[in-house]
Amino acid sequence: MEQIDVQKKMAGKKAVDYIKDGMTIGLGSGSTVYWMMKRLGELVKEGLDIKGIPSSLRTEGWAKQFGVPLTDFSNTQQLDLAIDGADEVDPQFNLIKGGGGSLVREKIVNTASKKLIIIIDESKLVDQLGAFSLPVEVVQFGYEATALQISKLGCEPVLRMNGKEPFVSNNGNFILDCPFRVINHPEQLNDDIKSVVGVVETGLFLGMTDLVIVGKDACVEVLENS
Ligand SMILES: O=C(CO)[C@H](O)[C@H](O)COP(=O)(O)O
Repeated sequence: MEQIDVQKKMAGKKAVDYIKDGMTIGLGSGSTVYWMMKRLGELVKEGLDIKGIPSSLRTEGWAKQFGVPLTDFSNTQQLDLAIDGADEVDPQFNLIKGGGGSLVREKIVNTASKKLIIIIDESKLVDQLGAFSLPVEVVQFGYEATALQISKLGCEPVLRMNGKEPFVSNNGNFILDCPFRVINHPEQLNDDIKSVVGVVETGLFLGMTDLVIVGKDACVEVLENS
């Protein structure tokens, strides 16, 4: 296993320490979340009584594979805890997410949760957001015009592809990857992008993270947002 995967596994497995009997859990997306799901499945088999709401079809598949019971928003609108990955985390605990294309469902799930824990390998810690191209989910119709409007905010959006076809999110939308390179004012940028017609959601997750678990080579570091 590569070192980065060891770090993801360490962070993912540590996160389940925060899950308690009776909780409803937001289940994030991505390869780090995979390890959390695997460990959670083991604990459920040992008797842990929880339910989860997945933020992607892929995570839903892992839940079924590992025996993690699921529920949905028709049964509960507030979650006790959400555990999710990230593509960048800055010192203020602001995030870029959406590398896997699940940002809309992730933002709905994470916003509905009382607490959000982010699990990452240490490469995700950055001084400033923006080196990772910001994913923006847009409706398919007129996406070229939407991209032009976003470009006026200081980047050249790139339509995410899946082989020769555009990547389509679990919500049936396209993703524009927006290389801003340096994001100096994340709140302002988020507001500006969201005001563009055709934009569904941005991958900026601001002011919602309570705890970050960083997988390192031989340990995990837990960073608390005080
Ligand atoms: O936002 C996400 C998916 O939309 C993921 O959480 C993010 O891309 C991190 O993924 P990984 O744990 O595989 O590095």
